[in-house]
Amino acid sequence: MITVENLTKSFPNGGGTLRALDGVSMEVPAGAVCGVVGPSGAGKSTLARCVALLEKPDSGAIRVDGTDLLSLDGKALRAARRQIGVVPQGDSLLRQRTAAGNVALPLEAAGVSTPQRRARVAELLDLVGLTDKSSVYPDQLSGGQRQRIAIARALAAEPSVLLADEPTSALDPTTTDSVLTVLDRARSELGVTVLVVTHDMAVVRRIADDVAVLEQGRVVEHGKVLDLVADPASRIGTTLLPETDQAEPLRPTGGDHDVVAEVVLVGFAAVGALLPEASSRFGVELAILGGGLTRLGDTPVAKFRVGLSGERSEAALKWMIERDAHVRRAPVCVDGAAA
Ligand SMILES: Nc1ncnc2c1ncn2[C@@H]1O[C@H](COP(=O)(O)OP(=O)(O)OP(=O)(O)O)[C@@H](O)[C@H]1O
Repeated sequence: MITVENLTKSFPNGGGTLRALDGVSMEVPAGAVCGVVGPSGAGKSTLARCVALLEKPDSGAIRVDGTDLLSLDGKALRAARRQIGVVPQGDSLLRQRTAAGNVALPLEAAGVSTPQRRARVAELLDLVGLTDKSSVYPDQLSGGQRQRIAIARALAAEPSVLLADEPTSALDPTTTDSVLTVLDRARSELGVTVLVVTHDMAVVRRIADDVAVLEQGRVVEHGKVLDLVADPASRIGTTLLPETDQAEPLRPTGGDHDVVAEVVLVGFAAVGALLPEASSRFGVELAILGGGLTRLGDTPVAKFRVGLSGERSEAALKWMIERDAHVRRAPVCVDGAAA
């Protein structure tokens, strides 16, 4: 588990200072993947570098599995550093070493014996699906393969936390997928807590349990992805959901419909069954006016704009809400028109 409390970090900037982190607090539960997103210059890399102990914050606290990293020095600090695997931004492999040689580096530094080292490198190459590239040099690997080797190297010393800074930048979607599969495997098979800095919402969509949005050195949204998509006020939630369309504002009624609403459904049962069940149970006609389906990690999620027609439309909507559908209605003025 990673806990960051009220972290600040400034850099000299011209004559003055630039606050790269301005009171950042967030938490990543053990074994979760958290995506850190936000515009360029928001402080994402600075946050990751502080957690990786590559940058010293001005104030605040960083705890990994309960240990306060900023209070450590000497041997304890070196031990804490081993708990944190880092996949740096860009190409970071040593070109004169093979794929296996790169993965072995942290094990050599830790003085691990040759037989143990070989066994561990073989396991890691299996984990990232590159056993057949063990003797190949970085120049002969594709960008995605190099990134997977960098992930294997970061995992070599069995860290409890993995930090990856833009691990998929400049990769095509298929290659991105192979890198994300490996990060997901690190969490599911090794139980590693993963913090991924990214511009790419596909990363959040595919592997993030949690997300933190940084803007100008502050956390403006933070939480579980599946909670944020259910919250109409969440900008990141809205970005991750299908668009229900339309320049058209949401109105309480519209066209032939007695009720118009936007409905967010999370999970197999809700996505597959809730709308047809509501329609048949309450004898209402239910028209899909916009929206669609997506998948967040392994969870199907839908957002639809629906029109309900029939006397029991309100009852059908209430029944859906009771079954955890997240429903947004247009505000209604006293005369019944949209506000
Ligand atoms: N070593 C440094 N010296 C001076 N300024 C820095 C340093 N590192 C970062 N900054 C500044 O701090 C701010 C935050 O930078 P940071 O790299 O953390 O943002 P980011 O969100 O990761 O951006 P990007 O997505 O473009 O990588 C930026 O204005 C950047 O120029």
